Amino acid sequence: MTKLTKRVHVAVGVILNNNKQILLAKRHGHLHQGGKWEFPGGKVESDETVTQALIRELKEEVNITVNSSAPFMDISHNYPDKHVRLDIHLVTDFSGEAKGMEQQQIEWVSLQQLADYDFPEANKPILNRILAEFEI
Ligand SMILES: Nc1nc2c([nH]c(=O)n2[C@H]2C[C@H](O)[C@@H](COP(=O)(O)OP(=O)(O)OP(=O)(O)O)O2)c(=O)[nH]1
Ligand SMILES: [Mg+2]
Repeated sequence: MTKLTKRVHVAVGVILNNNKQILLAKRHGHLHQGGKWEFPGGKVESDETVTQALIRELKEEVNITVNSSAPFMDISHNYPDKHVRLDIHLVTDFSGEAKGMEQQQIEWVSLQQLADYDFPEANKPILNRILAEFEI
């Protein structure tokens, strides 16, 4: 019997504030990659663009209103149980105070501290790129 692996297209925001901190959220334990820290975001629905999904998800998850965003990285990663395409966007122009709208833990983390957090495997290249791009 053939088993079709679940595939998801995810809009992901690397939200950078004026203090050079990045917003992280902790995934709830019962979710895929639960307990790990992530950049906020979620699945792109069939009727929306990646930008629309990014705006919707960041508002829903962390109360951030995106004013503009720029493509940062596009990563496809195969977990044993799920294939993800992470469409990562850099968000420096936003408003609103970050809040964990789904009772998840959130933190503004300095570039120096970023490497101390436990991220999903797919995030390794994102981390490297952030550290290279914003030099620390
Ligand atoms: N938002 C986000 N998702 C990530 C990151 N890294 C990473 O591997 N992912 C994966 C975890 C999930 O499989 C998927 C995100 O989709 P989601 O937030 O809508 O996932 P979910 O767990 O609610 O999924 P589901 O059960 O509803 O299918 O992408 C990241 O940095 N941010
Ligand atoms: Mg999500």
